[in-house]
Amino acid sequence: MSLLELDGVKVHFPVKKGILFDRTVGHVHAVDGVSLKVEAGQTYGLVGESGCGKTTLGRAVLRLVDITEGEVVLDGTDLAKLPAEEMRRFRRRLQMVFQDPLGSLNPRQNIESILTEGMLAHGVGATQEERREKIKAILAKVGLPANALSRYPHEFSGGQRQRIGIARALVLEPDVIICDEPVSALDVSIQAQVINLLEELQEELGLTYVVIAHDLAVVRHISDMIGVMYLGALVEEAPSDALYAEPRHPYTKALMSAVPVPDPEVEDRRERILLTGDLPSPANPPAGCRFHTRCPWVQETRCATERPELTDVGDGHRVACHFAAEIAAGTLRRTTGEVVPAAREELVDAPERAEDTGEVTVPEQPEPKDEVAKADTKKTEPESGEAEGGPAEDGEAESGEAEQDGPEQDGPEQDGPEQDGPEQDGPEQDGPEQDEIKQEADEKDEVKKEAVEMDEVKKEAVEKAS
Ligand SMILES: Nc1ncnc2c1ncn2[C@@H]1O[C@H](COP(=O)(O)OP(=O)(O)OP(=O)(O)O)[C@@H](O)[C@H]1O
Repeated sequence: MSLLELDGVKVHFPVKKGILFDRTVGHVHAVDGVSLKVEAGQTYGLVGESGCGKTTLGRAVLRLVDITEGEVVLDGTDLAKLPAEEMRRFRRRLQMVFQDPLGSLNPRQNIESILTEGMLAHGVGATQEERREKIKAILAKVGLPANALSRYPHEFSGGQRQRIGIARALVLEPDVIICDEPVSALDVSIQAQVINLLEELQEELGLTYVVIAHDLAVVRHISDMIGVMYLGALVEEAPSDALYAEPRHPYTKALMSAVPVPDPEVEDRRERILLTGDLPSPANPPAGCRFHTRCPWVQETRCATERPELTDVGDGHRVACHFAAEIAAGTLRRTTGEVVPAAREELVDAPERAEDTGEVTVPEQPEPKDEVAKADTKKTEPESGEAEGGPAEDGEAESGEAEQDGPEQDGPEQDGPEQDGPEQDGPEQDGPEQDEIKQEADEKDEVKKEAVEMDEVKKEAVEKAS
């Protein structure tokens, strides 16, 4: 028998309406018939998109929410039917590590007080001294100094606070720890440390974990068995490696297709299955297969009318899909959804990036135009073509546009960052056309000067006459 067994667990939250009479007008089917087994000393990873019921299922195991239907059997005892008082005693054996380490620690209590609270409630440790020694030993195990005892949660970093959360669970010597998104609130650099710590503690203390996460990489790393949830139910369950090697349910396939692969060759071939539509409301879940409204392989028969059972397809791999075998064999065509190369976004971005790297010589164009405008002269040939930013300006371009548009312009000399430098505005770039423009401008200046001088001469003459 497994250490923890869930059988047909349902958690339906009533939807109430009205102020005086509080009528129940419906139910949110947050968890809708989950059966799974967690073996002692192993880790069960629970994944699925936000709102699929992962947290509610974890809380149901601890009886932090009422279980509508089903059994939660810990070591042979059905917790779902235990009277509240007895359940309190069992709760020591089931602990939870929460996603938000700061929010789950009382800011007004120091660490010793936080860790002692649970020990007192469950009668762990005969004296304060004994409890303090135990806490110190656990703090050392989770990598915190003994002087942490007198400090407060805000004095610690996010990763350290999560270690305190883990210590709080450990001091009660639980059999099973439910870790609800244990690293998703932490910096990426800290996440691996906390995951490694959980693994070390499991090895040392023989702990059993249920790890709830939306991050497939986190779950894969730490889990022996993985369950994929969709809209309150498991759609697939398999040993970690098998699930990642060959996902069988269309939803799992779509989830996995979104995960980048470190091997560049595989990554180049990777295709992304894009699901259409949002997660349906758990207050009004679709009939038949819950996933059929978004399934790329949805069929006219069965999918919309018949709810598929989680069925063993061999080696402990269970799938809830009427057509899993046909999909795996490749005999069933996709009917909806879109499959795109994972690199498509990059392809779409390519022209922009080409400009950024200077392959398209856009940035160089406005500057000569401005000069032309300032010089107030008629626009010359380069304005209409790429020649403006290219070697056509280097004085040899008078032989014609054909040369200006030639392959030389696309050569590596033009693509380098040198083109963006101030050298381009220097006199070396001025071709004969530019010289003509300058000459004309100079001539105009001369004319203006002469006109001003003439005005002054005239003024003097008028003054003398008067
Ligand atoms: N106390 C409650 N009353 C009514 N509905 C609830 C309650 N708690 C959760 N729900 C609903 O149950 C569904 C499942 O919620 P749950 O938090 O378990 O999902 P989740 O997969 O853990 O998502 P997340 O990763 O965002 O926490 C959601 O639609 C949620 O709105």
